[in-house]
Amino acid sequence: METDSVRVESSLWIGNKRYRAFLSGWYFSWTEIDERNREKKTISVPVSEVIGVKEGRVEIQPQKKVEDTDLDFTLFYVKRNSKGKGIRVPWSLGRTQFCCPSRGVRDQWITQLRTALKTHSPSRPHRLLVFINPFGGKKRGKQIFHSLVAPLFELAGISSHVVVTERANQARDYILKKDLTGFDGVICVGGDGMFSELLHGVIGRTQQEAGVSEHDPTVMLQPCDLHIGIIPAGSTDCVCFTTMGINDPVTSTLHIIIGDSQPLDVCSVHYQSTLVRYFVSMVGYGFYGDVLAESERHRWMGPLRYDYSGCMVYLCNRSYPGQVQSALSKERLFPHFNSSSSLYSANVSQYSSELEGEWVTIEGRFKCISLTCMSSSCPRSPKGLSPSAHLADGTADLILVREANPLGFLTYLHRHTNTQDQFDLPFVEVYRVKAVRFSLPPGEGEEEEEEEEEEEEDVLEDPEKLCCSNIAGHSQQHLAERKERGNVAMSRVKRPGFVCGPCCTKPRSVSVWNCDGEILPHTEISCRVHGQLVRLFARGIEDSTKP
Ligand SMILES: CCCCCCCCCCCCC/C=C/[C@@H](O)[C@H](CO)NC(=O)CCCCCCCCCCCCCCC
Ligand SMILES: Nc1ncnc2c1ncn2[C@@H]1O[C@H](COP(=O)(O)OP(=O)(O)OP(=O)(O)O)[C@@H](O)[C@H]1O
Ligand SMILES: [Ca+2]
Repeated sequence: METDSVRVESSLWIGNKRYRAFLSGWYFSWTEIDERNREKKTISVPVSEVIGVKEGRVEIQPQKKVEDTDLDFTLFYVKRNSKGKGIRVPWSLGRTQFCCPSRGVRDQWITQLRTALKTHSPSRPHRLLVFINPFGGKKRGKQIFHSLVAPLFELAGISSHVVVTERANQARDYILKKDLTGFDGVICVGGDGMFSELLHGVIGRTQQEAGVSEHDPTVMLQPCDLHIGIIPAGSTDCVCFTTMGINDPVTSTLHIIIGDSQPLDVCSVHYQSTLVRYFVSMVGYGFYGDVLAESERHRWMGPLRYDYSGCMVYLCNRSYPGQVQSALSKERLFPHFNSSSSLYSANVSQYSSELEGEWVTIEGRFKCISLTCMSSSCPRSPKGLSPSAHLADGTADLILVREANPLGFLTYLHRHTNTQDQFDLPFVEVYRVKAVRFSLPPGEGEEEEEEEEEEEEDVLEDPEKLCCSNIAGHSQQHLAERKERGNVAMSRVKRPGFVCGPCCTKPRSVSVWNCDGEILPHTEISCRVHGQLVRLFARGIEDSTKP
């Protein structure tokens, strides 16, 4: 075996074929040598993508098997597969067993490869805190972790502390309150709701430690160092799909092991001067709010609840009045600025020193209003709500879908699932923004609504006052459900959040906000993008043309 400070080289065997193996700089490569000493195909693995080097002949899939021989070592690394269900190639665990001419050469290879790994991959995590939601998606979180993720962590020498959650918000509270010394990252095994718990925990903890008030809508939040990883096991897995291009537990695990780091924009939502929530994917009013409110009543359907509720809400064909004010970042995506529109300048001083671009007000009736910090793609919509939105550019895309006929709106929805441009429709406008404020028309304002609270109590006692009371058999059941919900985020939502399905005959003038899959308790909200506030164990979407 030849070694100098930059290159290690020797002959090795894989099965009965001879190879010339090199470790040089960032790559470990092996080239087949035929009987006439001619070089044939070379395989190269970047050291940064090596998962582990083990003595002997080792297998970990489908079951762990170790044959401890003197001359062999097994290399595990990232392998790009040829096809998968996402918009990029999935990763799997590659494995090659090398046979050396002597035990000394074998031990040298193992030492050199492990040293290279330490030198060239300094940002890999060593200890992780893992939260599993046993009830997310198809309820396979625990199985996914133990069968697919844990064996890879063990192979890579990562130790993990696992918490299987017993209640909602347990993961968030754990991160906010417990000692996190020694952890290099937090991982969720679940869907977007579980990710959101980790997001709130990590941001909240970082601001507590930095003494920053999260409620101040003008404050510069402290960027978070603790990385978040997502093992997809939910219904939509939108954050995972958008940041990885696929929702595949093994691909996610391999990105975590090699310590990839992807910064992510986060948007804060405020009601007056109180922080309501953060989101990374979408806050949506109108259609997406109504779909979520309806789907909460059908949780038992699992992931299918969104399709069922989507159809129901589509059939209701609602639109809502509202006023959107926004600080634009000089970029209107569609249609372009020179076309006619109902924009007028508004004099808004708040944030204006920090946010360049003018504040404008847009009024109208909308089928839906969505604000998305990232493209928000998911298996249902592989290019997402706003295909060109960036993960970490400090802006969000504001999509306004004005009142349209049912066929027009169906065309808009359907274009999320194909290659046609969903923005190239006369009732759709898109702006790239840094902050947004939403208000209801005069007379519908939230403060006025608060004054009506007593009146609302009366309505709960008197079914005749409900919009669906004219339909026999519905009102009592709906009333009971509303009362039962108690004080979940829904309690403040009352009129708007209560979607009765297509049985409703009266149009309602207020919808609810869907904030990364949670219903917000307020309607008149303001949102602000915080560029690159958190970091994920991810690397954006890899070019699938270069497997
Ligand atoms: C004709 C086919 C139309 C298909 C239209 C597909 C549009 C899909 C757009 C997906 C946008 C995903 C946005 C991401 C949101 C996540 O942060 C959030 C948290 O997980 N998920 C949801 O709120 C969950 C919300 C999920 C919303 C799903 C909406 C499904 C609509 C189905 C409408 C069918 C109408 C058919 C009429 C006959
Ligand atoms: N042990 C638990 N019991 C009840 N709820 C839980 C528990 N652990 C977590 N949760 C909550 O369950 C909600 C949904 O979970 P999760 O996001 O994992 O799955 P999902 O809703 O199926 O997927 P998606 O969010 O992708 O649609 C989260 O908001 C989370 O707060
Ligand atoms: Ca962005």
